[in-house]
Amino acid sequence: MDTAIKFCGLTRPQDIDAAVAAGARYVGFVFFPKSPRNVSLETARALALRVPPGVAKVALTVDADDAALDALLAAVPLDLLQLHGHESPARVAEVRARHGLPVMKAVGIAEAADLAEIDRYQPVADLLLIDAKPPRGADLPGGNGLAFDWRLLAGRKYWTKPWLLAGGLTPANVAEAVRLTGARQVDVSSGVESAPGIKDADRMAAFAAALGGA
Ligand SMILES: O=C(O)c1ccccc1NCC(=O)[C@H](O)[C@H](O)COP(=O)(O)O
Repeated sequence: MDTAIKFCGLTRPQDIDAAVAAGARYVGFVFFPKSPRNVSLETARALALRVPPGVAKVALTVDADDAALDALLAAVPLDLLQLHGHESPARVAEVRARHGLPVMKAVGIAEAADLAEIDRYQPVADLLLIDAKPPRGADLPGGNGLAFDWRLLAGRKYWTKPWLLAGGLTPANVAEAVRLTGARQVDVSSGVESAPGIKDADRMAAFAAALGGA
């Protein structure tokens, strides 16, 4: 079975084209002002309209309130909301019910004890993004190019919700990450960039090729 790819933090039309050419299943737009990948609603709308059917358009937000989500959904055609902050399970359920889109909750992993977070969110999220926990004091809650110990996920086949592996993935390591974790879906941002916020089409193609894709 093919490994599905989410390219996150796309900022330019050519990034969409490169993601689609590489066989992306998802493309992600970051709405977090401190991020080098942050996009305005206007830019995100233009990018989203360029995405062909069959590729899911994901909005990544961090502890966004309902007013911000209302504005986002009014402006940008989207398929999925990714919650990448400290949203509680109750807030995930609320966002899902109020805004009518499937929700992916990011969970940060640094050690075995963190895996319990996955169990907390499974009942309420449609998908889970299992990412590296950001270092203490980091400016960004994700997109830091850091991997966690993938062996923590080895043999864990009991999760009931679809999940994506994220954190420090690159063309050079993604095949090994998939082998160790059994991930069927992966998410990458900085590992396919030439500079923060600037995606590199060759690296995106190499990432897909490393998984046996386009
Ligand atoms: O990418 C960002 O700038 C970002 C900002 C704020 C919250 C989350 C962010 N990224 C989350 C993602 O979905 C990344 O793709 C994921 O953390 C993996 O990033 P990387 O290790 O750079 O591949």
